[in-house]
Amino acid sequence: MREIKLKARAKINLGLDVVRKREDGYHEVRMIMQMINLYDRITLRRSTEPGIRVTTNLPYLPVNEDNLVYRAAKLLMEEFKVTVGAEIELQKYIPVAAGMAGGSSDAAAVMVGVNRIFHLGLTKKQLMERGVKIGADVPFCIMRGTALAEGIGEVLTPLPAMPHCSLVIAKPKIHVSTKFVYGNLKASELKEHPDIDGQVQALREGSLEQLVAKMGNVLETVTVPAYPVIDEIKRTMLKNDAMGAMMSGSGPTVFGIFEREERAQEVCRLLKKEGAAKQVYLVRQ
Ligand SMILES: C[C@@](CO)(OP(=O)(O)O)[C@H](O)COP(=O)(O)OP(=O)(O)OC[C@H]1O[C@@H](n2ccc(N)nc2=O)[C@H](O)[C@@H]1O
Ligand SMILES: Nc1ncnc2c1ncn2[C@@H]1O[C@H](COP(=O)(O)OP(=O)(O)O)[C@@H](O)[C@H]1O
Repeated sequence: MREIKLKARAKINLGLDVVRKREDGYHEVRMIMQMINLYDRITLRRSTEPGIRVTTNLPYLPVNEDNLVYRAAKLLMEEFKVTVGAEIELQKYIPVAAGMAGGSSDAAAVMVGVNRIFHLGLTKKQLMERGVKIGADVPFCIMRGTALAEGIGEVLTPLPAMPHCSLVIAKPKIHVSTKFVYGNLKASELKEHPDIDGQVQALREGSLEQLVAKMGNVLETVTVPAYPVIDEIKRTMLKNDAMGAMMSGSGPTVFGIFEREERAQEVCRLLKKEGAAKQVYLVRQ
């Protein structure tokens, strides 16, 4: 096999709580992670010329070691002393710096691909153990599906998928750095915490109503005051029949959950017309 085509899917956080700040600066979290059907496309090729070469359709993304796909390939190729080369063609569709784990998912897909194309023989669990060195969300992106994520995001318990619904994904014209958001979070002063255990139960019972009723993201306390446009998008969704609307991860992407696809389509049209969101997608779950 000389070439593999991979899909790297985005995630949303249906619930995100921070338990405490650790000594090393990282935060202990409890999150409900849901992979969604919005993806980047990656083509991975073996090449006789040694080294890693990255190309991408987004001119502002790095193609050197600063790109997570480069780091993912390097991590495995160095450990297993792969002497031939790898070419990585990355087509981005997932909004960048958006709270949707785009870079982490690209890295996860490349790890899976490198393992296959160079016959490294690593299990999923072994890939996940290595993935956390690239980013806290990478193990989940290797596992995929739906999960409770604890620790710094790498301790995963698989859960049933969220019940069928339509999702509107809306990313405003701003980029938000995860480091900035965690860096400005006052973890010990949080007044409200989302009911993550309640969401786990709702998923196990297959109740979309209960899942939505218990949604909450403590990182909104940092990102929303800094970027009021997030609240604007949430309000537009809620005024137009969204069962719930929340920021994903560190933001600024907002997702809205709709029972009826026609309403979700109308909200997409409205958000595009109003201009608050730059990238708007309708995703069926
Ligand atoms: C907030 C979340 C929610 O899923 O996602 P995004 O908004 O980035 O998509 C994650 O916790 C983000 O995970 P990820 O983006 O992989 O984080 P990393 O690259 O490992 O870390 C980026 C920076 O975020 C902070 N960080 C990250 C994870 C964590 N549990 N505690 C932290 O404090 C650290 O300051 C770190 O330097
Ligand atoms: N493959 C990649 N896709 C997107 N961003 C990347 C990638 N590799 C490195 N980056 C850098 O990582 C930053 C965060 O990207 P991203 O993973 O999209 O954010 P988030 O974790 O909020 O979902 C970007 O600003 C970008 O410069």
